[in-house]
Amino acid sequence: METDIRLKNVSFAYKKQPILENISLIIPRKEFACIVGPNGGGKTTLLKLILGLIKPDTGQIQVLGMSPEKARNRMGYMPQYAYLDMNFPATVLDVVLMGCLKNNIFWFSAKDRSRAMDAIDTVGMTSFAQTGFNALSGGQKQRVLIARALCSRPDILLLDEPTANVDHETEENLFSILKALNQNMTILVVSHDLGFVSKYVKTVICVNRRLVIHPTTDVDGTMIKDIYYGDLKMVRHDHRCSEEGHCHD
Ligand SMILES: Nc1ncnc2c1ncn2[C@@H]1O[C@H](COP(=O)(O)OP(=O)(O)OP(=O)(O)O)[C@@H](O)[C@H]1O
Repeated sequence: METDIRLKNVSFAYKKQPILENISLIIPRKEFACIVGPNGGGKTTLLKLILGLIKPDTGQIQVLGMSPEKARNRMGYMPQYAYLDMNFPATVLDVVLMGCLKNNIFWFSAKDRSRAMDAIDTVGMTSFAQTGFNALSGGQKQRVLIARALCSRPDILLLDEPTANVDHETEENLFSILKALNQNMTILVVSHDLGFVSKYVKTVICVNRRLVIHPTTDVDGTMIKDIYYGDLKMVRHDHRCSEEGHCHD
């Protein structure tokens, strides 16, 4: 089985504050995994390491067989919605085109525009292409942001809380779009709603400074409680993890 993402003994600290410790992880091609864990557990930090936006203090990361920096243009990233500043007049097409930005140069080819329209179509927003982004509902905005991450036709899609602040029906709709996309790409999604996403994802990655992997069949109320409120060492799991496996004491 081809491996898309490989982390080996990765640790990362902000200043001297340890955030992730000795993380080893293998994500195979066409995986659909959900990263869960408590606030501040290190989920976004893990995505940023995979994207090469920050560098590990120790350990190695490979994405598609190369460094995260080199692989970055083959990854699509949807950051946490709450952190996006969209207070400027931009159409849906403008926002999606930003996903095709190369080296921060605001020039788009006909090919970029056609890819952007394809991405907009994939998320079912074609009739809104010329609508102002700010005029959309929360769920429609999230769909457009997924399209933006898809614009560069990535092999790997990383989404940070793509369904935050949307209702259950919209969430279901967004996850069925992701499920269809998973036919052709590897998807890593951070979500708080583990109970809901477990019916869509194949693997659950629990991050709370350390990391444990579970097949979704293991996901139940006790596990959710343990992840969010308990000590990770209490979580029972059948793990599929690094070549060496992992331990948490
Ligand atoms: N740029 C930064 N400088 C210093 N500390 C940071 C920085 N970014 C994040 N942190 C800290 O790192 C820790 C992990 O943050 P991270 O955003 O990875 O957590 P998370 O699991 O994604 O949390 P949430 O569920 O709240 O989004 C937190 O304690 C946070 O305060």
